[in-house]
Amino acid sequence: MNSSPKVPMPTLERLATYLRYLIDLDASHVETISSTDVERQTGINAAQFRKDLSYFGEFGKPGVGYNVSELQARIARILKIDQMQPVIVVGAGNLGSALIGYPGLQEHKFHIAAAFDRDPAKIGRLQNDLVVLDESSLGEVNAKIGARIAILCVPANAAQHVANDAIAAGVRVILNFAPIILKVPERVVVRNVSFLQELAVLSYHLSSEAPAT
Ligand SMILES: NC(=O)c1ccc[n+]([C@@H]2O[C@H](COP(=O)([O-])OP(=O)(O)OC[C@H]3O[C@@H](n4cnc5c(N)ncnc54)[C@H](O)[C@@H]3O)[C@@H](O)[C@H]2O)c1
Repeated sequence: MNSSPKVPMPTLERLATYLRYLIDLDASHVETISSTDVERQTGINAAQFRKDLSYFGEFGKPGVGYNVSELQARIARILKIDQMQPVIVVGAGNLGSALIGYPGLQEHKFHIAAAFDRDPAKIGRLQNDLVVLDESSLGEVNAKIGARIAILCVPANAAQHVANDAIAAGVRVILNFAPIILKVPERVVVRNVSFLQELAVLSYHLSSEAPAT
């Protein structure tokens, strides 16, 4: 990824949380905030917030706080979501279709530029202004789009093959919904999303075996 290699992943995850909060504040015309405000609203410790920002230089003014729109713009730049990012979706089934129709992606500057499937019944179908394309054309299509982000919504047994195609087509980061660990070159970053894993962890907290907190 382009961010400095010494920036820990949890810091990047928290930056995305700060950004969501700042976008809401900006929309409510709040001009300045303190790190204590951030702690109150996000639940992330004020010292942690300052440490997360310190990876990227100087922010805020002592005794004044942080200018909301400036901080929002800087974090968006750090996360490379200050301008529209083209994204490709592979697999236009239940999950892929839901993502294609999800307006929140566009609001966060992720533009689904193309969707692919390999099922002849889906190829050529219109979904939310996008015509689903044949997966075999992914390389050719992405040469024009230049997407570096792919969202994989295919079954586990298709995911590695699809990931290989996407990487060969210039994709550098993959959001993978398939329940499989992908093998990718070191330069490629994969984030796995597993609803079932999240539910299993939550379910553990219901069990009588979980220590009381
Ligand atoms: N639906 C959910 O709520 C959910 C939740 C968590 C994880 N997942 C995972 O996400 C993935 C997608 O789930 P889903 O429910 O959308 O499945 P789905 O069967 O509805 O859709 C999968 C799509 O992938 C397409 N596909 C298969 N092989 C392909 C290939 N080689 N190239 C391009 N497209 C191909 C299929 O034609 C189909 O349209 C699965 O791996 C699933 O385990 C789904």
